[in-house]
Amino acid sequence: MTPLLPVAEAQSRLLALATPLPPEATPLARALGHWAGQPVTARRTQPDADLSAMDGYAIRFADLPGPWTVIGESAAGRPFAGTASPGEAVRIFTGAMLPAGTDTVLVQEEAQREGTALALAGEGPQYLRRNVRARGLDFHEGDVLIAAGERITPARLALAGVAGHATLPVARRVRVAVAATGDELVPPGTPLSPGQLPETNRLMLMAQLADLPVDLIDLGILPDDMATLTAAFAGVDADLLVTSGGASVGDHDLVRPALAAAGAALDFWRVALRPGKPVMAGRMRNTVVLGLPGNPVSAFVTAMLFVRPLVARMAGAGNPLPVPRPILLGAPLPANGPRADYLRGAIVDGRAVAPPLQDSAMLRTLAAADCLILRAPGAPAANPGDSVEILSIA
Ligand SMILES: Nc1nc2c(c(=O)[nH]1)N[C@H]1C(S)=C(S)[C@@H](COP(=O)(O)OP(=O)(O)OC[C@H]3O[C@@H](n4cnc5c(N)ncnc54)[C@H](O)[C@@H]3O)O[C@H]1N2
Ligand code: MOO
Repeated sequence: MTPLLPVAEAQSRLLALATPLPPEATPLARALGHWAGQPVTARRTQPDADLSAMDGYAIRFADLPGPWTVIGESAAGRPFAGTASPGEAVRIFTGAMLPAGTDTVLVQEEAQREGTALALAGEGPQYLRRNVRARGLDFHEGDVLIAAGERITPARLALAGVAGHATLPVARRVRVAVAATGDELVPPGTPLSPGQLPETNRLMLMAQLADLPVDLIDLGILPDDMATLTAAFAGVDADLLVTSGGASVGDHDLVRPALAAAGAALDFWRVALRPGKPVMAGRMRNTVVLGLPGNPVSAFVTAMLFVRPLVARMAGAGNPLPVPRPILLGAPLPANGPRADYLRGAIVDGRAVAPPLQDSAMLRTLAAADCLILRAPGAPAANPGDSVEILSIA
């Protein structure tokens, strides 16, 4: 049997199987959560003129402490057409263009106005260009605002819009086919015969992908039968096929041979990981295939470590792997064995704590967890106050 692959090596081999989908011009409103496939460059300068940051009066700083004569108004979208001379002020509103001849804004709370007569009624602006947003304060035309491989967030959508874009270069949604395998599995809520079990991995996996740009293809629950599995896998039309169950070494663990019979070439099987050891990955023509273990916690962890990063890479992510963060331990941990361990942990008073019972079939423990606590292969016993790394569970 092949030796177990280290997690990081399995992840890099998996990502190497993916061909990122080509970017397509996609309307801004549909680009959220996708990744930029090309750099996004500003088509305009923002702001494109000096603007007022406050409601008040545009003045010349040199004219302080006034008084002034108000000669007109500049509102957002309706600039003042003239030029202010010494001693003149222009009524101005937030976001309006600073009139020619003015350089500073006096806020209206510090001004007193009678008809066209304006006087200082407070401290007034303390320096030249006070309350002015300079042309180009945010960015200049030609600046790269979003790098290729960066995620499109709500703020980046707005940034692209203000930079003059109506579309963003992002990949289409990744088509992900999902299948559960196992003769014992029936849909949740079905009355159970002895030995049957509600099927939950597809549901959980699809929910784990819900924030990613995917189109899900539900292949349902497949029986542990070579011919059925092979036909189902061979007929898949998707960028990625994810299976759960049947990944191990038992007589009814048929996913590996069925994938091979359907034309898939496996790249790896079995990773030095707990839970999730029997995970497998390969390619079947244009489809990357990922076989997750059936134990629900193993399926969850391998979805975090393999499925999500793979989808993100296909969608153009520059850094698709989850990034652990350091935290202090709140309770001791035993020495780890030869597989990287991802313990289900809670964060209590800002510190990570793992319950001692960590069976990979226990959904209740998983559901109560805030994080996975990473334990490197062979890590020695750890004590409260030691630093460990965690991955947050959303
Ligand atoms: N002799 C060995 N036995 C096992 C090994 C091994 O190395 N040698 N590995 C163990 C490890 S580690 C894991 S993980 C499991 C996973 O194996 P499979 O992928 O073949 O999983 P199944 O046998 O199909 O199922 C395991 C367990 O999970 C339940 N299950 C499966 N699918 C679902 C689903 N969609 N929803 C809910 N529950 C599901 C299934 O009923 C089983 O109880 O193998 C160990 N064995
Ligand atoms: O790797 Mo298995 O996932 O320990 O249960």
